[in-house]
Order: sequence, then C-alpha cells, then structure tokens
Amino acid sequence: MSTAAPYSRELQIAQLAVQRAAILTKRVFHDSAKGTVSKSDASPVTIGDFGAQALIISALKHNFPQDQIVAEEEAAALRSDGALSSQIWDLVKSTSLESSEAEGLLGGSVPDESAMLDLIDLGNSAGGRSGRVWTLDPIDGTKGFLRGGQYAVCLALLEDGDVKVGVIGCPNLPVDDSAPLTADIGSNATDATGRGVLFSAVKGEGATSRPLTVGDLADGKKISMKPITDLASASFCESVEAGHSNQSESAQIAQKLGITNPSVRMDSQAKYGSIARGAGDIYLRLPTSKSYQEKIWDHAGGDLIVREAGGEVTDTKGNRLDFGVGRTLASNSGVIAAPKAVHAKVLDVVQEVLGLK
Ligand SMILES: Nc1ncnc2c1ncn2[C@@H]1O[C@H](COP(=O)(O)O)[C@@H](OP(=O)(O)O)[C@H]1O
Ligand SMILES: [Mg+2]
Ligand SMILES: [Mg+2]
Ligand SMILES: [Mg+2]
Repeated sequence: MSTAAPYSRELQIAQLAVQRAAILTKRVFHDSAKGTVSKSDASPVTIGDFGAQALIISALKHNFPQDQIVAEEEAAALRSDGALSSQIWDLVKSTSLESSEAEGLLGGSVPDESAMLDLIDLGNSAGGRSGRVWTLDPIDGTKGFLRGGQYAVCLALLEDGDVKVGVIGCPNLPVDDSAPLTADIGSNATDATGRGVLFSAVKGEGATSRPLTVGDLADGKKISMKPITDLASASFCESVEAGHSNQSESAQIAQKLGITNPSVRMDSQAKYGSIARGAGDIYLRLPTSKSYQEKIWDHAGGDLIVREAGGEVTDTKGNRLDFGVGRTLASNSGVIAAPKAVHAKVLDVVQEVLGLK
C-alpha cells in the first residue's frame, strides 16, 4: 500500500492559494493606485494586502474548515470605508487561477463583498500551542511592495506550535536559484520575465523552489544552503528598514566575523528563501527596541524553509523561534539564520556585540 507524502494536500492547497494571491498582488503592483492606508501603528497596508488575505482565507476555509487562522490584516477599516472595500472586491472577484481544476480545489470565487469582509476577519485567531493553526502574511514587506523592491506572500501551517508546512511566494526574486544576492535584488526588481519564485517546505521532507506562476506544482527542485567554510566570503542580508533591524550592530558583527561583502538589504521573507537556496548565507534581524514583538506570520514559513534546507534558525539568545505562544514571538528576541555549520559561531559574535554574554 502506498501512503501519500505527509501534508501533501495541505502543501498543494497552500501553494495554489499563494499562487492565486500573487496574481492579485501583481495586478495591484502594476496599478498606479495601490489604495494605501496607514494602520494604527503607522505601517502601510494596501488593497493588495486585503485582497490577497481574502483569497487565501477563502481557500483555507473551503479545504480545512476546522483550522484556526492567524493573519495579519483585519476588515475594520474596510467596513467604515465603502469605496476602499469595493476597490478590493473588484480585484478579488476578478482574480482566479487559469486552471479551472485548480480553482475548483480552492473552492472557486468569493460569493460577495460582505462574505469577503467576513473572510478577512477569520484571520483573527489568537494562535497558541494546540491544534492546527495557519498563519498568513498576505503581503510581507509592504514597504518593499510599494517601492518596487522585494515582497512575499507567506503561508504556514502550525500543528501544536510546530511548523509543518511553509510556502512563500516571491514575485520579484529571480527564478534562478544561483542568481547571487546583490543590492539590485532588493530594489527596482519588478516581476519582469525570469522573476517570481515559490519556496515550499514540509517538515522532514526538505525544501524546494519553483517558478511562481508557470508549470506544474510537482516541478519543485530541492534547495539547500550553500556549504560555507570561510566566513570571509559569506554574504549576509538584513531588512531595508533600519527601524526593523539594527543595522549598525549587524555591521559590527559582520566585521568581527571577517565578512567583507556589504550587507544585502531586502524586504520580506524573501531573505529566508534567498539563504535557503544558497544565494546568500546569513540573515540577521537584530532587535531595535525591547518592546517590539515579532509576528508569527513574518517568520513561520521562512523558519521551516531554512531549517529544511540545512540551516539553523534561532533568536539572539540562541533559542528556537517559538510559534506556540500566540500571534507574536513573545518569548523570542530577533532572528539569526545561518547554515548549521557556522550558526554557533555567528551566534557567539552576535551575543558578544549585543552584550548578551
Ligand atoms: N519595529 C519593528 N521591528 C521589527 N519588525 C517590524 C517592526 N515594525 C514592523 N515590522 C515587521 O517587519 C516586517 C517586514 O520585514 P522586513 O523588514 O524584513 O521586510 C513587516 O511585515 P509587513 O510588511 O507584512 O507589515 C512588519 O510586520
Ligand atoms: Mg504590515
Ligand atoms: Mg510581514
Ligand atoms: Mg504584511
């Protein structure tokens, strides 16, 4: 008797749902009006974020009605702004996958505008340590999305707090896994021909990459981190936003490690995907304040994809990221992702520079 690969249905639905949402975000990306509004924390959100969240939750609800969902956005601002809501509805109702069979697997289109708002709000679960919880970032790196840099559509499944499936769609990354991490990957990297990558991982099954929008889902190629012996030639990446990660501490760390290349600054979980496929080596995210708690949707997919590609991911204290404490990584501080062979060395220098030892 043959048994299906673990989580194969969850993986397939997550990949199709991310592909469909990326069709929507790309449409918005090429539109001059992105319907940007400012959230209560002064961060931006666009009609692309809301639309992508509605489409992905619709697919999850159809396939896994019992599962909890922890998603970044909520519909409150749309319920009090009919014009914004109808702009999003125009996008959502007119975005579908080319294959009608695939559309059928996702449950087809969202019935109406009011159902769309309710779907967006289904992402309000508190998360936690028990049961199945999907975590969704419809557009990660909204600032990158707005400036024409990197962004990612991110979906992951947690079971009892442990990441089992991670899928990250990066419309602006080069398809070629060996394309080096250079500064221009971070900016003016629009989704021209040859761009758009879908990273996936299932716990214990490895990580893959494939073109985001063309070809068969089964075409994924195994990816792995670059074996690295000499840190002098390593490349490291970090946020574009200095408010999200301390860039002067990271420069000191790089110098102490003997890294000679300047950091590559790029938005979103495209950083995790890039190091997982060996285009870069190290991802540092150093806290800028004691009070900010990282969000689980900003890290769950990337954490699994990097670990399945042969990497280690911890916080600055050396602890694994704990996705089971709620909507945030309340018990962690920052992120250090690196190939297994050098992670301890990198962590040691991080702790020295941050005064943690
Ligand atoms: N002060 C802060 N410190 C760390 N991360 C922050 C932050 N303020 C916002 N963020 C998060 O940083 C994410 C982007 O990550 P990066 O800097 O790696 O591109 C944002 O995701 P969204 O763009 O989905 O809101 C947001 O959740
Ligand atoms: Mg946001
Ligand atoms: Mg995010
Ligand atoms: Mg987001």
